[in-house]
Parts: sequence; C-alpha cells; structure tokens
Amino acid sequence: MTDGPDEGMLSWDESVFRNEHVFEIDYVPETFKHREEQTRSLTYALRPAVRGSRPLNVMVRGPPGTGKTTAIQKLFDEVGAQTSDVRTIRVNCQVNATRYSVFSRLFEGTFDYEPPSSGISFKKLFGQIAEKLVEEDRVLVVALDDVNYLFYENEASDTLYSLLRAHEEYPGAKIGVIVVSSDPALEVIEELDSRVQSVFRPEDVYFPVYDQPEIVDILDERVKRGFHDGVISRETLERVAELTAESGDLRVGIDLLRRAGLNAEMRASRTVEMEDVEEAYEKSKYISLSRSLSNLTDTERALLEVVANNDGDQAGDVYEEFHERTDLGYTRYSEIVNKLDQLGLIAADYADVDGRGRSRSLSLAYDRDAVLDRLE
Ligand SMILES: Nc1ncnc2c1ncn2[C@@H]1O[C@H](COP(=O)(O)OP(=O)(O)OP(=O)(O)O)[C@@H](O)[C@H]1O
Repeated sequence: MTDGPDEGMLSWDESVFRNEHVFEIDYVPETFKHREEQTRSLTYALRPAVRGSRPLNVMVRGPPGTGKTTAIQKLFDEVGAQTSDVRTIRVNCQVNATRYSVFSRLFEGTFDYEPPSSGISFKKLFGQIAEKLVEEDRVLVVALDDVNYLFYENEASDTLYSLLRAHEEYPGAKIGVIVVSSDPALEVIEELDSRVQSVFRPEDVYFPVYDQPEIVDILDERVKRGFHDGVISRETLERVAELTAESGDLRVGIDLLRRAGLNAEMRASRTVEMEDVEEAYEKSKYISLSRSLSNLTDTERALLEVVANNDGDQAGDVYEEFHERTDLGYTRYSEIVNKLDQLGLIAADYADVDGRGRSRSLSLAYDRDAVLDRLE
C-alpha cells in the first residue's frame, strides 16, 4: 500500500473479497473441521454399501446449521469417488414433503429425467426405481434431509415403510436410509407407526452446536479464502463468532461475514470493522426466520400474518379471522398451527381463559416487524 491520500479507501475496481462465493449458501467447504466423530460414524454405517450389501440405516439429529447436510454431501461425494455401484440421492423434504414427491425425486436421481408430468401411480413409480436398482445390481442410499417436514405433513411413516420394506416386494433391492432431523422437539422414532418402528432401528449420529472457539476456527477458514489478507482482525472475527454462538446456527456467521464485507465496501473501506459487523447482525440474525418462511405455502403465510396481527390472542379468535381470509376449516387450521409451532415460528401455549376452560394462545416467536417485512 502507498502513503497516498487514498490509503485505506477502496476504488471502484477494488474489493475486500478475494472470493465472495465462499459466503454463499450453496458453497461446499473444502475443509470440514470439528465433525470427525460424526463423519466416522456415517462412514461406518455406509461401508457395507461399498461392498455391495445393504448399509445400516442412520438417524442424524442436531439443531439447524450444525453441518448435517454438509456431512452427507461430503460422504456421498466420497462414496461416488470409490465406486459407481452405489447410487446416493439426497432428498430435501422441505421441498419434497410427501411420499409421492420423495419418490419422484428418487426417480429423477435414478433415471436422470423427471417422471412423466401426466402422473403415474405410486406403485409404478416405485416399481421402476426398484427394478432398475435390481437390474443394475446397485445399492441405493437415500438421505431424507429435513425429514421433519415429512412428519408435519403426516407422510413420514408411509415413506419410510416403503423404503425399508422394498426388498420384500422387489427381491434383490438394497436400500439404506439416512434420516436427518433438525427439530429438537421431534422424537423421530416414537412418532412413527409401530409397523415402521419394528423395522427401523437406525444408528444414531448427533451433531451438537459448535462452541465459540470452534466457530472461530471454521469461520477463519472462510475468511482466508473469502477475504483479502488483513481485511478482518482476529478481534472482529471473535465478535462474529460470539454473535453466531447466540443462535448456534453457523449460517448466521457466514452471512454476517458477507454482509459485513459489503458494509465495509459501502464505506469504501479496505477493512471490516466492528461497526460493519454490528450493522450486519441486524439482518443476519433473521437468517433462519427467512429460511423457514421461504418454504411456507400461501395459506401458512396467511395464518402467520393473522397471528402477527393478533399476537397473543386465543386460537379460537385467530381461527375466525383465518377462516374469513382463506375459507379453510378448523381441522386444516389446527394442522397449520401445529406446523408453525414445530417450525419455531409461533408459540402455541395452553392457558386458562376465564370461564372458558383451557385454550391455546398463539404468539409470534420473532419480532413482529421482522416477520411482516419478510412476508411481503
Ligand atoms: N464444520 C464445518 N466447516 C465448514 N463449514 C461448515 C461446517 N459446518 C457447517 N458448515 C457450513 O454451515 C452452513 C450450514 O451447514 P449445513 O447446511 O450442513 O447444516 P445443517 O445442520 O444441515 O442445517 P439444517 O438442519 O438447518 O438443514 C453451510 O453453509 C455449511 O457449509
């Protein structure tokens, strides 16, 4: 750097970023620190598949942003590099929340094209996938990522039952299942039908939240790849880690770094300072809120908006307004209330109401304006 008058100031063609892409949501990190034990357990469960046998089923649990999806992606990449005799398919259940839609994804992963849009029966869809497996003598490993969404739609038992009993209907079909859940309130196994429970005895792999020193360690790697040298001080990075640890979701930290970098550029500064981080946090702290909202249907969004406008009201009163807006009945209403509650968007608490016995009151789990802004 020179001692000229512009020292410390960015010009138009300069950037604090060496590679902004490392802060994007779909970026798969080169290194995956502090998950050695979990990676070992997953590898152990999948090892039989590489030898041509049915792998162990696995249940992966842990709060949001603790590396579950990344671990599976890395594992599948590794299996793919070892052998072509194993087909690995990850299904995002936030998007594919019914048995039919999960199997459509499996069809696509098997044949490299989508099932006919005119629609075929579930039995046919399943039959074609299984027959292809047997014909190719391949093992299929299915990861049901964010499986909690299958539970919200009451589709989990049927989906798992079909996958786990496939070899009975299609002899020779070898399928292993990894279910991934980020809902701490969901006791995955207990909530499955007993017919599924009797065949599903998965290995347990738990992903705890990262502690602050671990977060510093992981984010430091991104900083090195993403920012030019000297852009962010250790002290500022530690503040980022401290804010990230408040939610436990590593996505907050990654988003914080990116936004703080953009804020620094906005000030035409070559360095990211505390003020850039604090300002960025006002947005980054809502990243999990934005993520949950982006997957809601129109009626679910409508209900959330009604709750936002009647924060703390009784479920019965909220229903009336919801019904007026959507014309939907009480059963559907209750299902959506439960889903929003399980997603941590609202809290549905029982309370005594004068003279009316016990009733649920619905309140928002986030700041009202933050929710309404993001629903627009
Ligand atoms: N150990 C790690 N090293 C580097 N990056 C990581 C690590 N763990 C998580 N990440 C990053 O954090 C983000 C969230 O991770 P990931 O999607 O794997 O979490 P998750 O547990 O599957 O979350 P959710 O339950 O919400 O789906 C991703 O951008 C991922 O790259």
